[in-house]
Amino acid sequence: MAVVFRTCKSLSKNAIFTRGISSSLRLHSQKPPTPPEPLVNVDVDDKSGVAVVTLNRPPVNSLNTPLLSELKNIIKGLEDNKSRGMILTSSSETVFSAGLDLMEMYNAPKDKLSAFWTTLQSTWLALYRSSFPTVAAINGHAPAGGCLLSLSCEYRVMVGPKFSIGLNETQLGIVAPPWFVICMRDVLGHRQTEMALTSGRMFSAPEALKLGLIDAMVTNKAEAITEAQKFIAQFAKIPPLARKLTKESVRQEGIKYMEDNMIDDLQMFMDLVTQEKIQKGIGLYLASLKKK
Ligand SMILES: CCCCC/C=C\C/C=C\CC/C=C/CC(=O)SCCNC(=O)CCNC(=O)[C@H](O)C(C)(C)COP(=O)(O)OP(=O)(O)OC[C@H]1O[C@@H](n2cnc3c(N)ncnc32)[C@H](O)[C@@H]1OP(=O)(O)O
Repeated sequence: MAVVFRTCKSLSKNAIFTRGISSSLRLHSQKPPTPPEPLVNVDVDDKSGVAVVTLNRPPVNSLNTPLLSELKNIIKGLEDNKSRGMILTSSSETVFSAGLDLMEMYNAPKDKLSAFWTTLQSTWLALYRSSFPTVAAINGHAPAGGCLLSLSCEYRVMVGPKFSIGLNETQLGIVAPPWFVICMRDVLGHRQTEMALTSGRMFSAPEALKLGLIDAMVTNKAEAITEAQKFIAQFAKIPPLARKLTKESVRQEGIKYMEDNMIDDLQMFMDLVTQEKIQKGIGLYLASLKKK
């Protein structure tokens, strides 16, 4: 496996000022500080051209603006490099992604809230319409936004039986936007989507497999990656342009919705999430998570 590009910026300073006993400023040279871990890692297999993209924001890969931005840049980089496929997974052993970072939506200034949502929209669109085959190797819990990322891929392999997946927004008192609904309907059909979304139900991996919310269940991450590679290998002989145009055609409802409604969708989000009772609900939910 070769690392093609990293999205972290290395720190250039290799000296710091410290205040001594006499309060004078002295310069001490020291080793360059270790650069921060990237929020998303990408490794491309030289032979197959398939990228493993790993969400890496401990403890639960909650999706904040910087992570989403890195993910979007990576997807764009893969597009530019005519990638043969992408496997999305997590560096955590128990959580694929806890969904949107609730801290981004709680008591946030309007400009930050708006930047967060528009970054989510564009990252989702880049993933959903990507020209290359995409597989989610779901190696942990995948509630809400974690489920959305999985549904936006073409194939889902999940480690089971103990992890769960679903769009649980209604349980939090929030509403899954229309493009979340389209993603689930793409996979489950109208009836099952209505049942799942109105109840905000989370499904265990075996339940998700039975329903068709995931395509395969395996027992560990290595197996999930192998299954994902097998899925992508099927396309080796399919002309990439024909595949890309067909995928766009099948997914045109979601693509068109986002292209035509970005601003209205942002407005709906801002109107809903800034309501006092929604803010109160998010605050209580966050407190309950921290109390666990
Ligand atoms: C028709 C008109 C429609 C209009 C609609 C328009 C707009 C819609 C408006 C809004 C829609 C917004 C959509 C939101 C989708 C989302 O993704 S919301 C996020 C939902 N996520 C969840 O419910 C998951 C919550 N987390 C968990 O269940 C668990 O954490 C876990 C994932 C199962 C993992 O459990 P584990 O025991 O391993 O970890 P902890 O629970 O102890 O968590 C560790 C640490 O992390 C914090 N945390 C967890 N999840 C989040 C999160 N999503 N955001 C921020 N922080 C999170 C947790 O609080 C702990 O913190 P610590 O105690 O400080 O360490």
